[in-house]
Amino acid sequence: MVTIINKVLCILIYSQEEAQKIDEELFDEYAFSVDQLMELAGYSCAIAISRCYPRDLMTKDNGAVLVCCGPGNNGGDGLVCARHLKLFGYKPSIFYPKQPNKPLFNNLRLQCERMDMPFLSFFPSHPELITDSYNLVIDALFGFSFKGPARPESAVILDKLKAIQNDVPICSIDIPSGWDVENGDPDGIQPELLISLTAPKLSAKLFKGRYHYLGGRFIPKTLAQRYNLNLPPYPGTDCVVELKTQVEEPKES
Ligand SMILES: NC(=O)C1=CN([C@@H]2O[C@H](COP(=O)(O)OP(=O)(O)OC[C@H]3O[C@@H](n4cnc5c(N)ncnc54)[C@H](O)[C@@H]3O)[C@@H](O)[C@H]2O)[C@H](O)CC1
Ligand SMILES: [K+]
Repeated sequence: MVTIINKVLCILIYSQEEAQKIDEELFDEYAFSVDQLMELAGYSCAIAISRCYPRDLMTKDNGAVLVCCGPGNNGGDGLVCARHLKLFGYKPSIFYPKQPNKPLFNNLRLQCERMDMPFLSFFPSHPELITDSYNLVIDALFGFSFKGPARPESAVILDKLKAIQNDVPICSIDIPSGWDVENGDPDGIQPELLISLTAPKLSAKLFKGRYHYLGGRFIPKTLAQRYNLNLPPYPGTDCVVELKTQVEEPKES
């Protein structure tokens, strides 16, 4: 385990296995359903994005943003986030190449379709098609269950994101996609905003972007205590908190 110093307190950050265990416990012991937590996770991402990239300051095409969604729950967070961004006045388009045929994901997709969000059939072929059209790219391709290396069809998309990241900010949900959950990837995508959900994962110590937020304010106190999740206080009723991070090297324990 490693600590992140958040000015006033240390936040423990977690291995892939620990993150998955907390996730399982939320479902099995605390009786949450995936869609409940996904709604809160995706909503908190939309809030963090609107804080960092206010709609009113966006210059391209009525607040156009591209949301890239993967096949797992990270992709589901992306669809929820897109829906809330739309309600906040942004103009999301969605790239969702691998859609699981499950009621949860079918419903999330349908909600977005009914709210007039276009789904792209192909990832834009030229970088300019992204940089000219979108103010922001939201990366909801992979989260804490990713095991590298990326399979070829995903590697192509990640390479395309890397090609535009200096021209359009990337915002990653939970983990920069393609990064090893614990060891990161110095050659991988480098988002400008990272929204860690529940608690930062080990690779967050390698995040060099501009903004790091914690979201997903749904952890019961007893669970936080059992895992020693020394979560920072969320201000008031906010569902996100910005982490001003300095990172400490792993300690022997
Ligand atoms: N407790 C919480 O914090 C919550 C977090 N949520 C979000 O859920 C993801 C984790 O979701 P999960 O479904 O377990 O997995 P992923 O989305 O990370 O991806 C699985 C998906 O990816 C494919 N895959 C894995 N490795 C590769 C690879 N090398 N190449 C290509 N494809 C790969 C795999 O086959 C699966 O299809 C967490 O990060 C949060 O964002 C929940 O929303 C709620 C609670
Ligand atoms: K991601």
